[in-house]
Order: sequence, then C-alpha cells, then structure tokens
Amino acid sequence: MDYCEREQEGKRLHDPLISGKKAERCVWVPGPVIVGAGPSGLAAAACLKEKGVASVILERSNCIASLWQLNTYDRLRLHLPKQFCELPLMGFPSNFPTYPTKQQFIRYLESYAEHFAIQPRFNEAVKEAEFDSSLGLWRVKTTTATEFVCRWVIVATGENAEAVVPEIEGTGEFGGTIKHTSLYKSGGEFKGKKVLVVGCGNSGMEVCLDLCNHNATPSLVVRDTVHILPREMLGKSTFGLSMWLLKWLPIQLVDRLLLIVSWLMLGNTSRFGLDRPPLGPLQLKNLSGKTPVLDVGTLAKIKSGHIMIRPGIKRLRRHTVEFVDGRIEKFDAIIFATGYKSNVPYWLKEGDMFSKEDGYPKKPFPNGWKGENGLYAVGFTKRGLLGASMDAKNIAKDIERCWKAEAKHSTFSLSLLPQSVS
Ligand SMILES: Cc1cc2nc3c(=O)[nH]c(=O)nc-3n(C[C@H](O)[C@H](O)[C@H](O)COP(=O)(O)OP(=O)(O)OC[C@H]3O[C@@H](n4cnc5c(N)ncnc54)[C@H](O)[C@@H]3O)c2cc1C
Ligand SMILES: NC(=O)C1=CN([C@@H]2O[C@H](COP(=O)(O)OP(=O)(O)OC[C@H]3O[C@@H](n4cnc5c(N)ncnc54)[C@H](OP(=O)(O)O)[C@@H]3O)[C@@H](O)[C@H]2O)C=CC1
Ligand SMILES: O=C(O)C(=O)Cc1c[nH]c2ccccc12
Repeated sequence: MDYCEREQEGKRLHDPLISGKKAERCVWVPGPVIVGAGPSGLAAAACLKEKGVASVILERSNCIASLWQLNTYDRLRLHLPKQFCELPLMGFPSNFPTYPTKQQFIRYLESYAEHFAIQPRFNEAVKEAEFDSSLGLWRVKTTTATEFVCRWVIVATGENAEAVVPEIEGTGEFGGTIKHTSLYKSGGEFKGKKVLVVGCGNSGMEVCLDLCNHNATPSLVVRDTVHILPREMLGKSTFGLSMWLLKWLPIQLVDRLLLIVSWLMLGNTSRFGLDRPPLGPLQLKNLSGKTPVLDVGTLAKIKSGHIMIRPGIKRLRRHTVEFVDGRIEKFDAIIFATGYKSNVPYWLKEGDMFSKEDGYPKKPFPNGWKGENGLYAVGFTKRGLLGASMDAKNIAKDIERCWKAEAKHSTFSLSLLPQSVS
C-alpha cells in the first residue's frame, strides 16, 4: 500500500459513520488493552513486556504512530533534542542527528515495535469502553464489531487525536483550499499563492516558513500573545538549557534568563506584532500547557516582511477574509494551524478520571496516569514524549504488582468469560 492509499484508509477508519455496529465477537484479553499505537502506546507495551506482562494494542489506523506517519508535514523534525524524546528501554541510534527528522523518528518507532515484538491490531477504532462492575472487568468495543474484555485499560489515544477547526462565518462561501495542518504536507502545492495561516503555535509558525521556502506568500493570524524562543541559545538547546537551569534556580528566574537571551537573539518581538504573555514561557507551559514556539527561522521571515501578521478573522467571503480590525484581503487558501484535542470523552464511558470538557486526566501532573478499576492514561501530561515515557514506566510498575498478585491468587474465574484471545 503506498503512502496516499494508507492515508485514505486511515481517514476512512476515522469516519464515525462506519461505527455503530453491535459487537459480534468477544475476545478475552488476559493482560491490559492499550488504546492507540502511537509513541505512548508503544512505550507502555514495551515497559509491560519487560515486566513479563503481555498486552493487546488496538489502533484505529492501519499503522503505528499514525499522527507522525499520516498527519504531519514533510519538513517536520523533533524540536527537542533526541535525548528528551527517547522512549524507555531503547534509545535512538547514535548516528541520528540532535533533531531527528520525521522519517528517522518513524524508523526508530518501527524498530522499537519490532524489538519488543509489539504487533498492534490495526483498523480497530475503539468506539466505547466501559467498566462492567458486575464482572469487575472492562468491555472495550471497536468498529469491527468486536468486544475486548480485560482487567486493565490503558488510554494512549493522545493529546492530538482530533484536529480542531474553528467555525467561522462564511466558510462555505470561501471557495479556495481550506485545510488543517494535520493534512498539510508541503508548500509545493501553494507556489505563487497567497495563503492565510491561522494560529501561531509551532505548527503555524513552521508551515509559514515552509510556504516561504516554496515561493508562496503567507500571512499569519495571531489573535493572542505568544512566546517565541530560539530553538538553541548559547550553543545549547533552549529546552535542555532550561531543564538544567531548573535544577538550580526557581522557574521565575529561569524564565527571566530565557527572555533576556531571547531578546538579545531575536529582538523585541512586539515590534513585529508578536506580543509576549505576562507570564514567562516555562511558567505558562506548566500552568496552561501552552508550548512556547521554538523558532527555526520563521521570525527572520516575519522581520523581512515575507510573512505578514494579521489579527483574528471576523468572517470569510469568496476568496476574501475580513479581519476583526476591519481589514479586507484576498487569499487563495487558508490553513488552520489551530491545534488538536483529545477524543477520550467520545468513547470512554467513565466519570472520574478524565475531564468531560477537555478529555485530559483531572489529576495534575505527575499523577494523571492512574485512575480507578484498572484504568490508566499514558501521554496526557502536556510534556511531550518525555512525559509519555514517565507515564509508561509508572503504569508498567503498577500493573506488574497487580499481575503478580493475581497470578498467585487467581481471583477471577476464566470460565465465566467468553472466548479467549485469538
Ligand atoms: C506536529 C507535532 C510535532 C511534535 N513534536 C514533538 C517533539 O518534537 N517532541 C515531543 O516530545 N513531542 C512532540 N509532539 C507531541 C506529540 O504529542 C508526541 O510527539 C507524540 O506523538 C504523542 O504520542 P501519543 O502516542 O500520546 O499520541 P499519538 O502519536 O497521537 O498516538 C495516538 C494513537 O492513538 C490512535 N487512536 C486515537 N483514537 C483512537 C481510538 N478511538 N481507537 C484506537 N486508536 C485510536 C491514533 O490513531 C494514534 O495512532 C509533537 C506533536 C505534533 C502534533
Ligand atoms: N516538533 C516540532 O517541531 C513541532 C511540534 N509541535 C507540537 O505539536 C503540538 C500542537 O501544536 P500546534 O498544532 O501548533 O497547536 P497549538 O495548540 O500549540 O497552537 C494552536 C494555535 O492556534 C491558535 N488558535 C486556535 N484557534 C484559533 C482561532 N480561532 N483563531 C486564531 N488562532 C487560533 C492558538 O492561539 P490561542 O493561544 O489564541 O488559543 C494557538 O496559537 C504542540 O505541542 C507543539 O509544540 C507542533 C509543530 C511542530
Ligand atoms: O512539543 C511539545 O508540545 C512538547 O510538549 C514538548 C515540550 C515539553 N515542554 C516544553 C517546553 C518548551 C518547549 C517544548 C516543550
């Protein structure tokens, strides 16, 4: 199957209309069921395997790491140095660069899965998971009309499960290309075009740079404040330097230092229409999860006038955008770099662990990984791959304890249960 066919197949399986069938098969899983085969699900499966616990991964797409394989742009690299993005128990190959490319990261994940003999069940989108208190077990239903029955459920569907696209008046009238960054591959198709990129997180900033590099003319909608930091300062990665400084200094002071060096390196970003939030970048990340932009060259294009900054959008008309300041401008295309959301509230029938509003665990970091009745979450820390690795290790330790105790006492009768795992 080639890349495009895989993407089509992935999208078809995301279609909620194909779900809704009644379970026709029932499968007993002796170990945990992990929902999602991204880096978090793979890390959890590997840590469990190391402890002798076999798990089953259910993945809605037809490949591992579908976010990375199907829903990211070509020029993407990890933006934190590789040592902060490794999964547990197996590091990156030493010949990888400091910031591995998307293809290298995918290759790493594929060899990770192979090394730990992890074989997810692909094309199994979980549409409902519920704890059956009469059995003391979870019932996990997928779009292939299968019900998996298990003692533990590990939610690994990610912070980026669904694209967020704002509803804007007149969208139907616009007529030009409109897409979310999750479907953007390269600026090649926008050569010579005027493109409006909405949202100035890491995706929006980098897509603007990519558009410039492909001779398109991007404008960037910035409706709020934003922290932009150079990806590297003083010859070190900004992230690595911050982590090191945080060992010795309070976060407020580290933020001040980051802002001083950023000012020296980038200048006063307000002059280019990018005001900074009142709270420092690390404090803001800790409190709200909002990631600072790690600049890889976009700011220079803003300074040179190759990328224009625009305020929020009021409404759209045919090939036209009306901004909140009254400006009216023609565009050929709009790219929404407006972020992602968790999909947990759509399928997990549970009231305690996850917030119904945002689909994240309610308990703050570092305690969000464990819920009640054998329910766990991996990769919802707003701390990238490093956070996911921490969760995976904690979960494996916790389940191992339970697994060993249950192996000794064998508390539930298998004869009560339907057909065993195939
Ligand atoms: C463009 C981009 C770049 C990033 N770069 C970095 C970086 O450099 N460093 C860093 O630390 N973090 C980075 N992140 C953060 C990102 O969250 C992690 O890289 C990582 O992909 C998270 O892994 P995950 O397994 O939690 O989620 P995902 O990678 O999203 O994997 C979740 C999996 O669950 C599957 N799934 C979802 N719903 C269901 C369902 N109902 N049933 C079955 N399967 C389901 C999905 O198909 C997917 O395969 C980046 C994020 C993005 C969007
Ligand atoms: N490795 C790498 O190089 C990359 C990493 N990433 C990571 O992926 C994750 C997702 O990033 P990203 O896709 O950028 O999403 P983010 O959620 O980080 O950013 C979304 C942006 O869109 C803005 N926005 C949302 N709605 C609107 C609207 N209606 N009008 C105008 N602006 C709007 C938000 O602004 P506001 O604050 O006003 O809500 C915010 O600036 C992050 O963790 C990021 O760090 C992403 C790309 C590259
Ligand atoms: O890429 C992301 O979104 C991450 O969450 C990685 C990350 C965790 N903490 C940070 C602080 C500054 C920049 C990126 C991150």
